[in-house]
This record gives sequence, structure tokens and C-alpha cells, in this order.
Amino acid sequence: KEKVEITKAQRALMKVIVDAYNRHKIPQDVAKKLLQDQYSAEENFLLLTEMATSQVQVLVEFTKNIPGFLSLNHEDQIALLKGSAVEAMFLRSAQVFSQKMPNGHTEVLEERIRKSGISEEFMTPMFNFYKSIGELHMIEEEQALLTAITILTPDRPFVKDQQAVERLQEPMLEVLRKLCVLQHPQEPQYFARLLGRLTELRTLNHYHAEMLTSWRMNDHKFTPLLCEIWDVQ
Ligand SMILES: CC(C)NC(=O)n1c(-c2ccccc2)cc2c1CN(S(=O)(=O)c1cccs1)CC2
Repeated sequence: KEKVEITKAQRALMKVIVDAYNRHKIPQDVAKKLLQDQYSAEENFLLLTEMATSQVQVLVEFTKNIPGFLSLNHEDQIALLKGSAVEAMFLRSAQVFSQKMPNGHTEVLEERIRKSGISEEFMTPMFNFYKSIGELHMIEEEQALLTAITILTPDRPFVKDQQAVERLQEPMLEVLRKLCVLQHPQEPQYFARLLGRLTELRTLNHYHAEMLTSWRMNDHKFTPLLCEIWDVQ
């Protein structure tokens, strides 16, 4: 039986990541807005735009706090942010969607998202992902580390020094692996399940690109920050 123990250094790394993750949460008022009174598809869309824009700002701040990130080549920093922005948004969405809300709120939230001008064909994979993340009942350390690991994916387009990114991602993966063993002793395959979600996340990139095309056909407007991070307009 492997005796798994998180070292002092690994605990320190985890603390930095979790503190950064907790400091940069979406303002709850924005999420609350989505639960208020009746909205039209247009207003729901605008609210998602506001939430997604706020989340990108939060993502940039969180990323800057990942130890070693700011020492990476500057172009690579941008490539990692742009390459992971959509996945980080879906991961954050899944975490928001699966967090405990007063009863009935999740259904209202689902209703608002379903009535926001997003074509039906993207709803199924999106909500399947939310549910598959919800079933994992991740603790915040796991959520924070999984977000950092997603950002530090070495094989994003245009990343020049992939080894430098691997050197930052590997320690995160090792801490997460140990945490999973300690947190879910009955489920030896839990860590593998978590990483499996990252594979599912990548497929959502494709759906998102299609969503953008259909929104632009219906002349939906995005904020400058979303246009920049998604490379549209
Ligand atoms: C928490 C934030 C990051 N989530 C969010 O903004 N959501 C949520 C969502 C999911 C669960 C709970 C609360 C909100 C669903 C969707 C989005 C954004 N996208 S988007 O970025 O493509 C978009 C931007 C503008 C128009 S559409 C569409 C789908």
C-alpha cells in the first residue's frame, strides 16, 4: 500500500493556488442576477456576456498568481491564456452550476442558460459536462489545481517553450494526484477520472467555436475582452 504524503513544499504550492483561486471568484452578485426575475433571451445573453467577461478578468488574475507563470516567455503567457480561456470558462461554469444553491435555483439557472440564444445542439454536451463535473464533488483544492493544470497545458497552439510549461504543470499534477489519493481513498481511479474531465473539456472548445459562428450570424455582440481572448471580430 503506497504511503502517500504531501510534502511541506507541496502544501505551500497548494495554498498559493487555492488562495489565488478563492481571491478571484466571480462576484456573486453577477451570478445572482441570473437567478432574478424573468429575462428575455436577449437579456440572458447579455448576462452571460457579463459573467463570461468578468470570469476572463478573474482568470487572468488567477493565472498571474500561479508560481512561475510570470517567468515564462511573454508570448507563451498569452498563448496559454488564450488557449485555455474557453476551457477555464466551461470548468468555472460547471463548478458554479454544481455548487449547492437554494433548491430550485439550479433549475432556474439552467432555464436562463437554455434561453440565451445558444443553439440547442450545444446544450447537451454543455450540460452533460456540468453534470459530470458535479458528480465528482470536488473540494476547492481540487478545483483550483485542476484550473491551474488546464491553464498550464504545454501543447496549446503557438506555445514556443513547451518544456518550461511542463515544468510548471508537472508539480501541480503530482500534488493533485496525492490529494486525490488522500481525499478519495475508496476511489483509486478518482485522479484518472479528474484528468478524464480535461479531455472532455477539450471537446467543448470545438462546440464553443461553432457557438460563436452561430451567434455572429445572428449579430450577437461580445465585449472587447471576449473578442480578444477568443480571437473573434
Ligand atoms: C460562470 C461563468 C463563467 N459562466 C458563464 O458565463 N456561462 C454559463 C454559466 C454556466 C453555469 C452557471 C452560470 C453561467 C453558461 C455559458 C456561459 C458563457 N458562455 S459564453 O462564454 O460562450 C458566452 C458569453 C457571452 C454570451 S455566450 C455561454 C454558456
